[in-house]
Amino acid sequence: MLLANKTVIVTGASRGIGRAVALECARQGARVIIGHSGSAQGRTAAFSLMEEISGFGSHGIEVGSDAADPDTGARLVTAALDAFGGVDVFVNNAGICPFHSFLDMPRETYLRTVDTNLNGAYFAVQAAANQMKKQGSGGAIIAVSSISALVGGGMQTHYTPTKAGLHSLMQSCAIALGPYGIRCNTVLPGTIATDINQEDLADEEKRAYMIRRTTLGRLGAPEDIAGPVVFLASDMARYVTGAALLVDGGMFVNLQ
Ligand SMILES: NC(=O)C1=CN([C@@H]2O[C@H](COP(=O)(O)OP(=O)(O)OC[C@H]3O[C@@H](n4cnc5c(N)ncnc54)[C@H](OP(=O)(O)O)[C@@H]3O)[C@@H](O)[C@H]2O)C=CC1
Ligand SMILES: C[C@H](O)[C@@H]1OC(=O)[C@H](O)[C@@H]1O
Repeated sequence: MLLANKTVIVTGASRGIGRAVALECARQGARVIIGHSGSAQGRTAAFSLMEEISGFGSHGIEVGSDAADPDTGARLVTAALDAFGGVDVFVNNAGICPFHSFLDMPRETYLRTVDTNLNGAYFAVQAAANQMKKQGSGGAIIAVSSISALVGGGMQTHYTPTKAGLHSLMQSCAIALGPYGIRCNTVLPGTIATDINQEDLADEEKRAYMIRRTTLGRLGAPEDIAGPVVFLASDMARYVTGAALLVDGGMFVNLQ
């Protein structure tokens, strides 16, 4: 097992990519802190994930706390300490993408997106890193960024800068935290069918276009992202830091 006896925090683990990541970490032997928004729906989903995880002999603890809140990272770390005695891996995954046009972007939508996807993440990574430094045995931090860190989206002008920001944060943290043996990497998913884009991809033309953009001929599934995250979290990637792994079914390179 790649993550035996490790404690992993995954934000946004109640659904979609985060859920698949949390499950695969647990399958690989890790104890998991399941972050979610704290909504009734998030809590119910997190409890069902806890059950699924205990079903194959591992442990999961749910923590509901708004990713936009700068104190959420500390709450997650405290939960990991209380339940499992430390933190070995932090996966920053929680995020939102309320599609909207640029010229009339509501200020509130912009600010909420940046606070949820980037500002909260900054403080959460900081809280996890300080705990890892205190433990003195290194660690791994992985940010779930996006192909959108590299390319634009006309309805995502508030979103793509947060994904570029996460990618850049991991690069700088790889420098800041290398001396403590803490590795920092980014995973950049392409288009993965989850709740975040269910409405957008309900448009058959758009869906077909996004599939055509891949070279593998399909949208991604949350499980497609879990393996790459576990790899980066594990000792298999012990000399990998400051790296960015595009997991997009060939979407980015597919120009002509
Ligand atoms: N799907 C895709 O095509 C791609 C997704 N990504 C990124 O992957 C990440 C996960 O997305 P995906 O799984 O698709 O999305 P989902 O909408 O399926 O899941 C989002 C997760 O984030 C949590 N979340 C949302 N808002 C908050 C908040 N304010 N505080 C705490 N938790 C919150 C949700 O919790 P709750 O259940 O409580 O609401 C849920 O667990 C995001 O960062 C997204 O940008 C990147 C590239 C492509
Ligand atoms: C929500 C989008 O469909 C999804 O998120 C991203 O980061 C990419 O832009 C994907 O297409």
